[in-house]
Amino acid sequence: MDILKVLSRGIKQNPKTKTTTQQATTTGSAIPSAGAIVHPQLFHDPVGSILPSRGKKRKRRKDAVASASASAAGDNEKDADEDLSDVDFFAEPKAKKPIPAAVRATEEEKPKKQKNRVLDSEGCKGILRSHRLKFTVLSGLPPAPVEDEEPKKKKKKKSAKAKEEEAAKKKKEEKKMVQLFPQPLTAFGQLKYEYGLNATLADNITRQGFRVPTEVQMGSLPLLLDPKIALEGQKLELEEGQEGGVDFLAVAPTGSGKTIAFLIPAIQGCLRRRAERGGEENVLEAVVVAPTRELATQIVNEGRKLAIGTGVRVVLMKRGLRLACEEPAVAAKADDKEEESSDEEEEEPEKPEEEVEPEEEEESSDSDSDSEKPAEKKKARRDQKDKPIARVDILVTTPKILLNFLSNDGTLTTVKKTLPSVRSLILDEADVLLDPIFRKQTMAIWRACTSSSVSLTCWSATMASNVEEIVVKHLEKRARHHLSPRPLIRLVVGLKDTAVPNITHKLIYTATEPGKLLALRQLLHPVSAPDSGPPLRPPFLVFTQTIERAQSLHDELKYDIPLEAGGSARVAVLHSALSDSVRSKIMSRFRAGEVWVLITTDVLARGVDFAGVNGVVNYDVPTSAAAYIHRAGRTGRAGREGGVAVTFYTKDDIPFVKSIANVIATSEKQAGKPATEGTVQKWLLDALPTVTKEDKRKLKIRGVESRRAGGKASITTKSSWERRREHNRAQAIEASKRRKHLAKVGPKKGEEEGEKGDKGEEWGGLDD
Ligand SMILES: Nc1ncnc2c1ncn2[C@@H]1O[C@H](COP(=O)(O)OP(=O)(O)OP(=O)(O)O)[C@@H](O)[C@H]1O
Repeated sequence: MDILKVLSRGIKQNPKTKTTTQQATTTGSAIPSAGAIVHPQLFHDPVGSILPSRGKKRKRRKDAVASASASAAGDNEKDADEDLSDVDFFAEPKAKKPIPAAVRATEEEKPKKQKNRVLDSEGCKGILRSHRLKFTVLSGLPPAPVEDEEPKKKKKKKSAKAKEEEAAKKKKEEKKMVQLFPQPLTAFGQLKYEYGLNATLADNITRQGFRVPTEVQMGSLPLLLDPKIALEGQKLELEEGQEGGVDFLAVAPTGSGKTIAFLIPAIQGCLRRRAERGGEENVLEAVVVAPTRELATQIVNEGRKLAIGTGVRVVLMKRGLRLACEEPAVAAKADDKEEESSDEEEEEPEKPEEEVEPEEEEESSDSDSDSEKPAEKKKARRDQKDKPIARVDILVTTPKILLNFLSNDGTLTTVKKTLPSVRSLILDEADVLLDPIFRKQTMAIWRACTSSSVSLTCWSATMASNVEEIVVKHLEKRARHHLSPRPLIRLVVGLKDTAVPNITHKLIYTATEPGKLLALRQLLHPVSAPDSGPPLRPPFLVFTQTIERAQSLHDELKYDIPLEAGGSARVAVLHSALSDSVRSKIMSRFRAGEVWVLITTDVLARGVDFAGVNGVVNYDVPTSAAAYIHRAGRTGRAGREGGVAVTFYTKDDIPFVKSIANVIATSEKQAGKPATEGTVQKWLLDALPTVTKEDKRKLKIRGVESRRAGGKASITTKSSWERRREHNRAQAIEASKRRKHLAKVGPKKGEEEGEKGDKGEEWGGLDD
């Protein structure tokens, strides 16, 4: 197993070697660490119709055999899969025999510079449906006629029936929402010839080995690069001079390539406006916000690979970095006040203990900002003013560190500087950035982007409807202050919110916590003898609920791997209480394949891409369905097959397992697995208790209560009886020492008999 090679993301494929699919299938090792991308697209359903040719309508034929996916990107993908090393994306088509219109319509690459070849609406529908892409306009359409006020009054007294009615109404409204069928991107080659993508950027995409666009790229790239072309013939008319086109919200499975889907338009936007300005200077055009430092660093690396040779600088926000900004934010003050006050009305954030981390401080851990004296702080600020402005086009940041810069005083409440040059704000893992944990910080950054033409794009594998509502509300508010509103378009790939379809899911019940540790050891066993086969091959990630549990699980497992196989160096732990430098070292070791088992918390649950991770173990049950989706999605990246997600649950977890079991059932349904063969049988689903909304909320914030403190907070194989015995023994030793000490020196002044007696009573004696 060559895990050393496959863990890093974006490995450049040697064009001379035939690896990938062939290797994986011939060795029978279709697992992520085998390096194979069988197919980066998750869905390619037959739609039962031959696609019509571009620009020409054709009647649907019921008996048509060709599936849209096969005819769209599929044929070319098949070729690519058969012999990736020989693919020449810019070559003339080899086939001499006439190519069916359906295939022609979606051919991978053509050297002819044929601009604006648009598919007719049936053609678009066919491809979009076969890839399960659904576009809906969430806002920005002409306002619908206002209904009478009565329903508002009724809202106050909400009975269960009223709630049901409201939900049904919402569903109805959703159905009524305007659906769009924009032009899909069926091959990366189209970007250059049809959407005017910068040639160097286009080459960088090819050079990275991306051959077939994933679904989310297929749907989003045309719309974000040139909405006019993408929306040709659609119900949505973009107003003249509406720079930035559309606001966009994408919900697509984990590992489906959302990062390059937002980076390509961001880089292209920088290049386009640079050309318009006629200068070479770097102007801060785009800000990408991500919830954790690990994810932000990864986005920077991806961005830099795409921007090679373009002159676009993708930079990670650091403490002390000076950005081009406006200060004081006179113009933004009025807006700030109004919007801030409305943010305050929103629910006060409660912090989950070790959810997606509410974030880091500075680059090096040797300076402690809290301990800095005011004079030193002033000096640091003066020094910063003297620093030159950083040359940045695309800034990637976590919310807090950018807000530290914008608020100037470390309070993170008032934005004192603005970023007027920013034209694109990108929220990666938008649902968590707009969750109460980060909401105020994210909103403050959004307010700091004062340009009237700033576009917002939100990306995640999960997006609750309340998050969409927040986006809609704030976009409408901004539109009141600025120019004409832009439409907000939502793209959903697959089923909204619910699935990780391309991996195997396992739910394992153990009655007790020590039983769980034993079960994990059984999974780990193949680590010490990598060829002993299933069930789980390294490398894999193990998720726990809290930092304390991650740490103690690490203590338990670190000597499980024999010295000859690398010993304790093969097991590592990563959580937000570690310094940035330690965290990044562990990340590098894991990517390099030196670490086989990485024990962590939800800090690595989102966004982080380790291409060759074979499995995910939810040692502690995830605290929500969304958390499950993101954790499980660390394996099976880019359509890789053979990934496994194992979830342990104990008695304490039973009340919360249903939402996870539902995700598993939906994932398997999407993957086409018959219900009878599913991981979660219907009787189990029916038997599991349904969790109330309030309990779900509590669980999301606090996790399973019993694991937060006391015996179950730490992880050990010892039974509770053994632990109690150990505890008592320790107490007995301490009490004996105390007695000896007292016998020597006598009672301390003021130490009363009663007190001693009380202390003595704490010790319950040995149980045996
Ligand atoms: N068109 C493509 N073909 C093959 N691989 C791709 C393609 N696009 C992206 N990838 C690869 O897929 C992997 C996952 O991409 P990415 O991290 O962007 O996923 P994501 O959708 O952001 O996932 P998550 O929701 O977990 O954040 C990366 O290793 C990336 O290089």
